[in-house]
Amino acid sequence: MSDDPLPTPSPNPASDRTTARTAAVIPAAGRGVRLGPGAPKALRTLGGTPMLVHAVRAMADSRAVSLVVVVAPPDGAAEVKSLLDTHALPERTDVLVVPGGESRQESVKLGLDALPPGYDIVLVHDAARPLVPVDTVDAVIEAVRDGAPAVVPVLPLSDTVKQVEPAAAPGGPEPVVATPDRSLLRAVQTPQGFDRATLEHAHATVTGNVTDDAGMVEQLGTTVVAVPGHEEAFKVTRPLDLVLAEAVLARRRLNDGF
Ligand SMILES: Nc1ccn([C@@H]2O[C@H](COP(=O)(O)OP(=O)(O)OP(=O)(O)O)[C@@H](O)[C@H]2O)c(=O)n1
Ligand SMILES: C[C@](O)(CO)[C@H](O)COP(=O)(O)O
Repeated sequence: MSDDPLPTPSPNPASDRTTARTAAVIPAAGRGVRLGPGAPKALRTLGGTPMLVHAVRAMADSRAVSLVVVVAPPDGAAEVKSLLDTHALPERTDVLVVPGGESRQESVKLGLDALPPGYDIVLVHDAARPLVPVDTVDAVIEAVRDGAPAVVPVLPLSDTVKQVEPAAAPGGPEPVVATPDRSLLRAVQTPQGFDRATLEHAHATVTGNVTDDAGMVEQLGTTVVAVPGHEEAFKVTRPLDLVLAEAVLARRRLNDGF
């Protein structure tokens, strides 16, 4: 963490948050290196539709979300804007597109900087989690409205987890040093939901590589709470995840009758 030049703000009172407007920031500027060569990950298709469009619709499906800020690949904001213009979204949802940065953290910060006043609850949602169900989005918003300054959707782990030390040589065996109690561990998803002042303060203050936004808020000593996530909110990271995502989407379309 850097020297803190700014006082930690008090989160907006929970009473004000019951009626607060909600915006979603979608970091979509990643390359998708682990997915393999091709277009930037957010622009690759799922059921014929770009992953990013699925993610924007997933946020817009929540009646509470009235603005979505998409953080596009740094040189791709114009392309992303015209892509979104050609896909139907609910009329009640405004969409802004801004160019992203070198890291996820930087991209989220650029999205936050573009947020107009008047949105006091902010969701941050990976474009790479295109299939999050609306009930999960609403549960996160509800928990922020109920007074939590930061909320993460989580799942219990299904594998036993080992803590290791680095291998003596690259690719060599890694000594196991501990087996943490898995009943107290959770895998963290998005959307993560925040009182806006809390999230902006974290992004203005915390430096170093933090892999999620709630982790930055934790570093300020602010309480983060977990609510149940959903197995369909998984992140498309590696090629097998794309296979799973196509299957989930096909099942949904079958269930919806088209
Ligand atoms: N400079 C970056 C890096 C990541 N992201 C976004 O952060 C989310 C989660 O990141 P991840 O799944 O790790 O995506 P990539 O960084 O694209 O993946 P990889 O590490 O495999 O390249 C994605 O929606 C991604 O587009 C971003 O907006 N800006
Ligand atoms: C934010 C996140 O999706 C929560 O699980 C995750 O930390 C992103 O990490 P990545 O390394 O950028 O995939």
